[in-house]
Amino acid sequence: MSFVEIDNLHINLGEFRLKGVSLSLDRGDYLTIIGPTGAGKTIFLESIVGFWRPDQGNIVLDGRELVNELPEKRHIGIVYQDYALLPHMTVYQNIAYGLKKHKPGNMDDAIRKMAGSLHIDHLLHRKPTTLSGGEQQRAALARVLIVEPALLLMDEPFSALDQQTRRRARLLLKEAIRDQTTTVIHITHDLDDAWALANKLAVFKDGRLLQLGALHEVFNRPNSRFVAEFVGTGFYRGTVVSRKNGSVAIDLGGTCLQSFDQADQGVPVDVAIRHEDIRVSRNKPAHANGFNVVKATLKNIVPEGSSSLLDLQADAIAMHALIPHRAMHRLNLHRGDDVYAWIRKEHVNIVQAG
Ligand SMILES: Nc1ncnc2c1ncn2[C@@H]1O[C@H](COP(=O)(O)OP(=O)(O)OP(=O)(O)O)[C@@H](O)[C@H]1O
Repeated sequence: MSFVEIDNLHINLGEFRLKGVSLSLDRGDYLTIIGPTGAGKTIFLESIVGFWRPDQGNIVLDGRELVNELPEKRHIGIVYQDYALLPHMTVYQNIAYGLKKHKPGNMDDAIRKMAGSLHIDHLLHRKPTTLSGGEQQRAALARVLIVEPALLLMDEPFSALDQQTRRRARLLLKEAIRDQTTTVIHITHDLDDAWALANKLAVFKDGRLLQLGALHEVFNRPNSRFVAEFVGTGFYRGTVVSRKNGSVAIDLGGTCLQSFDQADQGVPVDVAIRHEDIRVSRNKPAHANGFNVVKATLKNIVPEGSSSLLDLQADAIAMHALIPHRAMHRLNLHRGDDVYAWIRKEHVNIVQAG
């Protein structure tokens, strides 16, 4: 049995329902949950803590059934976006507050060690209202981590922090949980949280879990167009037209791509390609072994962080390529240019056949 087993969880809140969510996690797994607003991510997390009683289904943690257990007996820590520190207590007292209930005795060493690992040891005498957002979030993390929860739940813990503070908070969190083999479920709207912290990713929509898998699996092989669009992966419908030498040729509306994945000739398939796995050049390459090379027109350029998203039209299909600004600058691309898109055969993933 897995460390966390959630089976067919149903919760009916009238206007919103969680519909048969099942998942299992191993000890030490770090799961990030993503999904559009109102998908039920928070309700799901709160049902594990014990705020909502399921109408149906089971939650088992380390072999213990939780559904009938009081929230305070579940040994689960939760960290929110708004920190939830006790304002009349110092940081030290806030951290001690959680620990007192779990491990009475000499707590001072443990508090100072945890504060040190999250770089808030110089703030222990301060009240939460005098701290920056990043400092408050680290204090909130310390308060929860110090009791070494069997399961750590986090609901958008970094969303109020600026990019740089967020990066630092991620690193410190990673460091702080390394020794504890903490199992984590972390809701986020920032895919960088998933890349930096998680080994697993789940996508929720309308009260349902659409996909759960290893991080690279969900990004590279989304199981639906919705998941693909949510994680920034291209999703194309095609038909297998031939098979030879261990690869298949797939016709995507006039554009033919080869893949090392297998499917029968004549079968309709969905194909997933990560936007960053499409390279772009101005000239047709002389040697393109192992690559699919597709002639396309550049329809639009959308700057996105440190990259640009290129809308490419190749015959009947619209593709997206994510190109770092450095490469964009070198290529000197403009809307309307004719370009070549290169895609390695191993980056053409058949995700569904039939
Ligand atoms: N107590 C409640 N009674 C009825 N409906 C509720 C209750 N609490 C939340 N909801 C509804 O349940 C739905 C799911 O809410 P939830 O907070 O889980 O979404 P979410 O996926 O976490 O969204 P976000 O990304 O915006 O935080 C929403 O439509 C919300 O309005």
